[in-house]
Amino acid sequence: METWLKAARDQAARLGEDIQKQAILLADDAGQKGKREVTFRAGPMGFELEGVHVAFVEPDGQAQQQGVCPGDKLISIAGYVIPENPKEESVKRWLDEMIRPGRLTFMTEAKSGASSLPPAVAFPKESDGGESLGEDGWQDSDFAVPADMLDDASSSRRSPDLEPSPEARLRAELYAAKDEARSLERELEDCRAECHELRHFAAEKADGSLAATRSEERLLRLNDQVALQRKESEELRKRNRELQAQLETLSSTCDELRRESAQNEDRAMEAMESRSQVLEEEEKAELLSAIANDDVLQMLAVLRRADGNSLMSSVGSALHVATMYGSPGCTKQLLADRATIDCCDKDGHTPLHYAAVEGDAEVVQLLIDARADLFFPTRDARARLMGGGLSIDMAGGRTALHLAAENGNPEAASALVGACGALAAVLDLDGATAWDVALREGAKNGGHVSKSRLAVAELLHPGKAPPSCEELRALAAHDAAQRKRRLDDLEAQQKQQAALRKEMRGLPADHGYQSPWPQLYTGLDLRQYLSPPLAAALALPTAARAKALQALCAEIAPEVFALRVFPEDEEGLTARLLEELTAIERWATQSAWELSRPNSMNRYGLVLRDVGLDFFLQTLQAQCVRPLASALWPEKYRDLSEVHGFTVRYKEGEDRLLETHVDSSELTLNLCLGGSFQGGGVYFHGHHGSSEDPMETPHPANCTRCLATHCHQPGVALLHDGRCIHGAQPLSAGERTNLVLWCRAPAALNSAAWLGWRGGAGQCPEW
Ligand SMILES: O=C(O)CCC(=O)C(=O)O
Ligand SMILES: [Fe+2]
Repeated sequence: METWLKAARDQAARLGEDIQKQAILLADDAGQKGKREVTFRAGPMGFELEGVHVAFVEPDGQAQQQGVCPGDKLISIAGYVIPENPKEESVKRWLDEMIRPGRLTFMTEAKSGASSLPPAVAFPKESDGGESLGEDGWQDSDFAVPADMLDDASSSRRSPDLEPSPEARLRAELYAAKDEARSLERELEDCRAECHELRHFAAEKADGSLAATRSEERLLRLNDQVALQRKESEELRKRNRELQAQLETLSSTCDELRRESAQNEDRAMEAMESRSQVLEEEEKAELLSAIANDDVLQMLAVLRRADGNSLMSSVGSALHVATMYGSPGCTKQLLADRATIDCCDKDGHTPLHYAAVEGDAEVVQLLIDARADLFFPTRDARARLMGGGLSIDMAGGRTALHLAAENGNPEAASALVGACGALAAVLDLDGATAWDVALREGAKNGGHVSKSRLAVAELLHPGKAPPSCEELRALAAHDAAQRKRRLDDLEAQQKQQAALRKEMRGLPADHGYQSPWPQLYTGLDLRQYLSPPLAAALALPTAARAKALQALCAEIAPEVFALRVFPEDEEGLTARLLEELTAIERWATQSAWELSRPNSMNRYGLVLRDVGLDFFLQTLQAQCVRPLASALWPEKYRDLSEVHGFTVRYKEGEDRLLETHVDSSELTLNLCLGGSFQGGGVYFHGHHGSSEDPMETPHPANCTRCLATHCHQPGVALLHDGRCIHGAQPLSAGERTNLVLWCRAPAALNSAAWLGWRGGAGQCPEW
């Protein structure tokens, strides 16, 4: 069978070759009879088919250039005959698949029909399915025969007596297989492309999901890290808080230690100062006692240990003391030791002046012999006693002779005129000679001129009759009035100069002082520090305000009120103000900045204006004192614009008490700033009107005149009429600082006139 098949195949192959040759010959022959072969290069062919007929020829396309015309019939593609009625897509596909350059065979329609020749080979017919297949699996129409073998192509393409040759069959089989292979290849290609796309897509997906997984993992890791860091930062924060708390404790301990050390330093300084003061005081007392007893050896012993002049600086030199005590032995020794003869003490007195006052003729003579200046004049001076309440004016321009006459010392006067007779004619600043002074001074207190003064007068002008006592008194009063005018002018001038000097000097802040609380000097809203009930009452409209303020004040004695102004608060205004004052005082000591004393009675504390606290002072006066004054005394104080603000401090070693007095004010606000203390209450006797109250000094422990005593508390103030008689009891322990505002109308009476007006002696501090 195989041999048969092989033989059949071989025969078929030979037959096929023959047919092919024959077909080519026939085709060539047919070409000359209306067939046309056109070769197409790559690119558009330039025609469109409808079925197998050319429907449209593109102008200038390949087809037109080669003479293809609409209506031409395509009969073969690359030498393969197109079967009858092929599917249009198949023809198109065959055309597409033709390898270029490729040959197409067209038949001009006019020449088509019977004359058309079959091409050398035929395409297999496009099959619609298997139903029309013949026995051998091929349809008859699958095969074409060369056209010249047919009489009429339209009648049948297949000659009835021509069986499809085995060669044609094989060829057809081959082409069918090729065709299928091609379509399979295309499918494969499509599959491959799809596969590629899918793979790509899958890769992308995989990449995406990998990236997503990685991001997720990273996210988780980051979350873990964040949680860890959060935990760590929470711990750090906690630790930080702990450290902060520790730091705060440490810094407050530090502050306390610093405060303590500053206090200790202050205390140590004070102790040293007071120790050296004690030593000085002891030496001074020893020197004074030696000179008073005219104990020359003892005096020399002390002077060998210490500088006598500096010891005696408060009273003058050692020679001043020796002449004051009338000690000839010591005077002689000091003169022999070349003591300065004409030196002045703080009041402008020389040793000769004192000798003349004391009247020791021997001492006066020693000084005359030592060539003391006999013409050295005194100067106008005002001595203030009793806290400034009492003043004594002393005439300037007086020589030692005037002083000997004034004090009725005939021996001293005799020694002086004996030394220089011209002294008798010298006039003092009142225009009085020593003779005038001897008589007028003697008469001025209402009594008779003493014998000793008369003796001096007689010595100076023998036989000259003195004027009557009344005349002398009038002359003395005239002298005193002149002197007072001179001294008032001098005092006013000195005050003015002192104020100017202060102004020119500037404030501590101009000299490097840095306040811990600068707003205190510039822009403090006082209301936010006031005790809430007071702040609320002050905020009310005028009519309601007076009542509310009255309700907050306790009248502890007539015209003496107590009220809480600031809360008792460690961070509050009073405590901070106290801190500020301490800082200023410390700075002043370190910078040798002179702080003036608050008034002529209190020695410790400071004047607010001097340190730049004017603003605070005015605010307190305007926002607190004025509304309170008009609520408590609606008619009394119309003008309180002149204000003296100062602080006073009491403690052991400084001022411990304040003697009974009236203030140099019409209205006083006395606010306790703080400190820790015992005792030191303020007592009130009653109003200035009672002239029977002698302002007994010292204030008796069991005083029957006291109407009330106020115990100070930080933040609580007293508001009282300045002319109420009052004083501060001794502090028994600790330290107390108060802020005092003296308010009065401008040019109100000065303190002496104050006292004069209440008709008696007593104390009144000056400012
Ligand atoms: O509180 C003080 O120490 C001074 C009392 C006083 O003199 C006053 O209130 O005017
Ligand atoms: Fe007072």
